[in-house]
Amino acid sequence: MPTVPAARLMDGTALARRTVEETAARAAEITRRTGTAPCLATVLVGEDPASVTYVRMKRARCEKAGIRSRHMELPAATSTEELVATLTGLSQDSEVNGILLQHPVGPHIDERAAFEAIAPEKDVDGVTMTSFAAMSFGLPGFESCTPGGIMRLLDAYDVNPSGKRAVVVGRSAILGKPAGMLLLARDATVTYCHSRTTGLSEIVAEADILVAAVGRPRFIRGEDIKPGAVVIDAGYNPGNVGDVDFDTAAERASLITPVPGGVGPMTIAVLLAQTVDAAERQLGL
Ligand SMILES: NC(=O)C1=CN([C@@H]2O[C@H](COP(=O)(O)OP(=O)(O)OC[C@H]3O[C@@H](n4cnc5c(N)ncnc54)[C@H](OP(=O)(O)O)[C@@H]3O)[C@@H](O)[C@H]2O)C=CC1
Ligand SMILES: Nc1nc(=O)c2c([nH]1)NC[C@@H]1CN(c3ccc(C(=O)N[C@@H](CCC(=O)O)C(=O)O)cc3)C=[N+]21
Repeated sequence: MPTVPAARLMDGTALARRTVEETAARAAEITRRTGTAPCLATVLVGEDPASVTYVRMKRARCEKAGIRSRHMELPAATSTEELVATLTGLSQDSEVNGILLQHPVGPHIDERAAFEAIAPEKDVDGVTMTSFAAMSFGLPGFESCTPGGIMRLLDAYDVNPSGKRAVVVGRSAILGKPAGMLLLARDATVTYCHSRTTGLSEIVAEADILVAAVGRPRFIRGEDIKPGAVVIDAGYNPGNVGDVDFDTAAERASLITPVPGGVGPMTIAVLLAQTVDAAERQLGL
């Protein structure tokens, strides 16, 4: 038996490094011209350990790129009104260029109302309805960071979505749904799957481009993947395990993202790039 050629890896760590280097150069130029570095406000509600870690990673990456971060920690018991007031204040604060509200906030908070309190010109995480509409219509605006990172990975590996069958498993507001809209804006034929989908395996088997955004470790198996497909694993589960069963999927895919080292680093790279975009626009540079 000849050995099946293994899929080529889509190296998110390397692409993110290049993206962050470009961003850092732009941030340095802003600092040189205005005397002040771009600033990202990060807002964390409660003490969920995973969220604490993600926000710490994002702030550390900002610092390395020459972007200031202003961190606000609110108690888990914060009300929707208090969170909205905090975000409205940051939206009006001329020292703040971008705002990140770490998802998820507690179940007693109206997360949509909180996201909508972020001024669209500071929505560098791409979570507002305004940003979603821009993504859906293929208009300029801030992209949801993980979907934006996925599109940059596809571009870097010369995967043109036009005319391809794209299947997105997951439809969350910050990941699955905008990922499908960005693929549609680039002329893919998009199918969404979710927890009520029947016949998932048959749908996954049609995908030329598969985006897994489910939140279940190794949920997508290699046997369901069309030979030659491009497999994007956006999952990030405890133990650094993706939503795709990497070893079996890599036997079939032509290109595949590893976890870690695929989509995750790109998410943060897009956040930083969009923070500098926001600062440039606000300063008229
Ligand atoms: N790398 C990164 O930067 C990021 C990674 N992630 C990771 O991506 C994954 C998804 O995150 P997120 O979108 O926030 O998660 P959510 O829990 O918000 O959404 C999960 C989605 O998967 C769907 N789903 C659940 N079970 C099934 C099933 N059995 N079959 C098909 N679909 C199913 C749900 O369907 P329904 O809508 O019907 O409930 C829902 O749309 C997680 O592993 C998360 O850690 C998330 C954000 C950023
Ligand atoms: N409003 C909001 N926006 C988000 O973008 C957002 C969020 N809420 N809530 C939680 C998820 C999770 N998330 C990750 C970011 C980077 C990595 C990442 O860089 N992972 C590295 C590994 C890092 C490590 O573990 O050391 C990798 O995959 O290689 C993972 C996950 C963003 N999220």
